[in-house]
Amino acid sequence: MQPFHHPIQRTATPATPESPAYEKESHIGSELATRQARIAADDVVKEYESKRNRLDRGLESAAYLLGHLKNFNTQEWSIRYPHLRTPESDQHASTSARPAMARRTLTFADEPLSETGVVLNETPTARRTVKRSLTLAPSSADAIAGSASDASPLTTETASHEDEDFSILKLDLNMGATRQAKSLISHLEKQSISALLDNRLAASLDHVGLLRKRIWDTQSRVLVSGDVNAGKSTLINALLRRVEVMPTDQQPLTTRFVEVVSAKENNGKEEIHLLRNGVKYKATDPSTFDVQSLDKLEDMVTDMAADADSPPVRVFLKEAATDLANPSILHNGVVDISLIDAPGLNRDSVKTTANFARQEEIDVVVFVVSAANHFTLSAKEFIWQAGHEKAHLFIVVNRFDQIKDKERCRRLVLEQIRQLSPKTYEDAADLVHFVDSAKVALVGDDAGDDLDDMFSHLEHSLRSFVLVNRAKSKLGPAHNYITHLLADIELLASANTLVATREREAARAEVERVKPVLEQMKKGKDGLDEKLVVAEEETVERAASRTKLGMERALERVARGELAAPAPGVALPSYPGLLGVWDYAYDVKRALLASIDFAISLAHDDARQITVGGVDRVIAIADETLPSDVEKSKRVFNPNAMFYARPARPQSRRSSSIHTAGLGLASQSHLVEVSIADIIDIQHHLFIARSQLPQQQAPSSSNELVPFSAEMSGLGALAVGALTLSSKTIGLRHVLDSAAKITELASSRVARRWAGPVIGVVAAGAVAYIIYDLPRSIPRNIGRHLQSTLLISSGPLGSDAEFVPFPDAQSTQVSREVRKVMRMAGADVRDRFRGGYEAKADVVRLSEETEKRASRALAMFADVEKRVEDIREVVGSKL
Ligand SMILES: Nc1nc2c(ncn2[C@@H]2O[C@H](COP(=O)(O)OP(=O)(O)OP(=O)(O)O)[C@@H](O)[C@H]2O)c(=O)[nH]1
Repeated sequence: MQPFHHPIQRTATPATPESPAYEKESHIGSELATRQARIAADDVVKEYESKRNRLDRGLESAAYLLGHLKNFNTQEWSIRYPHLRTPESDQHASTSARPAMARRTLTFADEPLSETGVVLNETPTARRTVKRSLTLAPSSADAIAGSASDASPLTTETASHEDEDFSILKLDLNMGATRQAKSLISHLEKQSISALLDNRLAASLDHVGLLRKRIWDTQSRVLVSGDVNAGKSTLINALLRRVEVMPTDQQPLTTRFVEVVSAKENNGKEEIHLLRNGVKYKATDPSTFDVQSLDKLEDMVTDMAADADSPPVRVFLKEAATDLANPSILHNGVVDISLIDAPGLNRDSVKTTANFARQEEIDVVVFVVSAANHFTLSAKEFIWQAGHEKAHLFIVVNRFDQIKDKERCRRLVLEQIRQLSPKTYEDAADLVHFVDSAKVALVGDDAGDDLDDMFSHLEHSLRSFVLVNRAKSKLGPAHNYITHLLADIELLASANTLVATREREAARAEVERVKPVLEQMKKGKDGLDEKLVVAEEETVERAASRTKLGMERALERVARGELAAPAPGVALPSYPGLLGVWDYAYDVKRALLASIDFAISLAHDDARQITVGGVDRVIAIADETLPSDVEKSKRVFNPNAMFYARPARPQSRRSSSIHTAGLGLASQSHLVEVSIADIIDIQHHLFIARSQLPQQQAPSSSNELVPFSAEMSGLGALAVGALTLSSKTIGLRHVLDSAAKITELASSRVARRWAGPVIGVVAAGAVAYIIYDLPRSIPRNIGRHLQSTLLISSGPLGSDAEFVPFPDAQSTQVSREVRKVMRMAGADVRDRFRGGYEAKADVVRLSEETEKRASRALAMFADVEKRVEDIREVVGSKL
C-alpha cells in the first residue's frame, strides 16, 4: 500500500532528482501545485473520515453480533469450538490446485477424536470480499460421527499439523501444540469449552469497544527529530506561525523532549506541564505533573542538566490565527496534532530518540536535516533504527535558502534518502520538502496568503501524511481486527451449522422412529389391560375350581375310609385286634388327616402349575404388546414361593384353624382326638335308618345330604347286617321287609315262642358282625366324621368367624395366592409398559426439543453468516 494517496501527482515511477518532471513534482514555486496538494489533502481527509465511519459502523455491528452470539452460547446452544486441519494426504499435495476449495479435517475441541471431512470454501462476494464456509466433503458426508480410528490427529506426529483456523477467538487450548497438551483438550467437556468461548467472546466484545474509542481518538503525535541545530525548533515555530515561541539558537539548544499541544486542550491556557518520571501523565490530574508558566519555557528546554532521558515537558500553546486556506497544523478538524521537539541527535541521544520514534502513539516522524550538512552519522543511525517501525519518514531539508546550488543539494540529499529509506524515496514528492523554515517562522502569523509555496506544500503534505499514518496506526489495527474477527465468527457459524444440521437430522430420525411406536403403545394400552384382567381371572378361576373339586374328591375318598391321596410314607395302619382298637382309630385318623394334608399340597402344586401357565400367558401378552426395546422384567417368578406359610404367631388362635395354609391338619389336636363314635357310630346307623324310612315312603326323594348313596346303603346294611345274616349288602328295604315279616311272625304264637331266641341270636350276630367289621368300619367312621367336620365347620375353633366348608376355604386360599402372583405379574407388565411408554415419550419430547433447538441454531447461524457478510461489505476487504 502506498503511504500517501495522491490522486493527481501519482506517477508510475518515483520522481528522481534527474527526472525532468521533478521540478514540477517537487512543487517548487508552483501555486497550482500547492492548490492541488491542498485538494489532495482534503481528499485524504474525506477518505479518512469515510473509512473511519464505515469502520465504526462495522465495529458497532460486530459488537452486537458478538453480544448476540454470547447470549446464544450461554442461553440456547453451547457453541462448539472447531479445529480445522489439512488432512495428512493433502499436506504434500499442491495447495495451489484448488485454493478456493480446500479439504480439511474438522474436529471439535470437546470431541477431538471424532473427525469429519469437510471442504473449506472461500467464495468471493459482490464487494470483493471473501466468504468462508464449510461443507461436508462428499466422500465423508455420511461419516460425520467418526471414530477414534487410525488417522487420529492425536496419535500421529505428522498429523499434528495445525491449520489456520482462529485468530481472534482462538482458545488457548493447545498451548505449545504439544501432544500432551493437546490430549488435555479431550478432557474438556462441551460446557467447559463453551464457557471458555464465552470468555473469549466477552474479551473480544471489550476489545471492539476499545477499538471504537481508538478510531475516534483524534490525538496524533508528530515527533520532530534531526541533527543538532538542524532547525527543528524553527520548523515548529513556523508550523505554529509563532515567532520564537520555541527557543532557537545557532548553538545546540534543546536538551529534552518538548511536546507542543494546542492550548485548547488546556482550556485555552498557555502553560507548561512538567511530567514526572515513572508517573503516568494525566492532563486532568495535577498530581501527575508540575505546572510552570510559559516564560520558563526557554529555561526548561535549554536546561543543561536535562537530557533525552529526562521527563518530557508538555507546552500548551495558542496557535496564531489560521484561516481556511491554511488551517492550523494542531487542529485541522479531523486530528489534533501535537508536535514533539526532540533534542538534537548526537551519540547520546540517538538511541533514546529512535526508541521514542518507534512508539505506537507516534504517528509521524518528521526528520529535519540541514541542507548544508545533509545526513550525518547520527542521522543515518536514527533513520536506520526508527525505520523498522516507521518505514516512511517525513523529511524536511531545512535552510534550503542558504544553498546556492540547490539542484545539486537536492540531488545529493535525495540520493542519500534513497539509500537510507527507500519507501520514503518512493514518495519523495510528498515526503521530502526543501524549505526555509526561518523565513516562515520569522514572519509568523503575518505570513497569510504570502506563505511560501514550498512551506505550504509541506504543511498540506504533513497533514495528509498524518492522516494516512493514522489510518494505518489507528484504523489499520481496527480493520485488521474486525476482518479476522469476522472470519472467526464465520468459521464458528459454519462449523456449528454442520453440527446443528447433524443434530436436527438425528433428532428427526429419532422422532420418526419412536413416535409410531409410542402411538402404537397408546392404542394398545386398553387392550393390554383387558387381556391382563382376563388372564388373571381365568387363571384364578381355574386354580380355584380345580382346588375345590380336588378337595371335595379328597374328602369323598376319606369318607370312604380311604386315603385322600397316596401320600408317600402315609398308610392306613393294620388292625391290631379288639384290644388295640382305640390306638388303631387314632392312627387311622392321623393317617387320613395326613393324607388330606398331602392332598392339599397336591392341590397347591396343581395351582402352581396353573399359575406358571398364567404367568407365561402374561409374559406372552407382554411380548406381543410391549416394544422389543422395553426393559426386560427384573422379576423372576418362583412358583415354590407360593403358599409359603409365614411362621404363625404362637399365641394366634388362627394358628389352630384348619384355614391355616391348609397344612398340618394331622397335627391339630381337636381333629386328631378319637371319640367312641369313631369306633361304633350308632348315631350314624340310626341316622341311616331314619333317612331310609322316609325314602321308603317317598322313594323319589334324593339322598343329597349324604353323598355317595351307594356307599351309604352299604353302611346301612352294616347296621342291620345281623338281620340279613349275610355280610352281603342287600339294601335297607329288604332289611325292613324282613323285619316286617319278623313282626308278622311275632304276632303269631309260634312266632312269639321263637322270637326271644331269634332276637338274641340276631343281636349276638349283630354284635359279632360289628366287632368283625371294625377294621373296615373304623376308617369309614373316622373318614365320614372328618368329612362332615370339614364340610360343615372349617372355621376356627371357638370363634364366631364364618364357617366355610373346607374345599371352599382351600379354594379361596388358592385363589388368593394365585391372584397375588397374577396381580404381580400383571403389575410388572403394566409398570414396564408405563416405563417404556414414558421413556419413549421422553425420547420423543427431547428429540423434538433438540430438533427445535437445532432449527433455531441453524436460523441463528444463517443470520450470523448474513450479518458477517453485511459487516464485511461495510468495512471492505481492505482499508
Ligand atoms: N537561514 C535559515 N536559518 C535557519 C533555518 N532554520 C533554522 N535556522 C536557524 O538555525 C539556527 C538553529 O535553529 P534551531 O531551530 O534552534 O535548531 P534546532 O534543530 O532546534 O537546534 P537544537 O534544538 O539545538 O537541536 C537558528 O538560529 C535558526 O534561526 C532556515 O531554514 N533558514
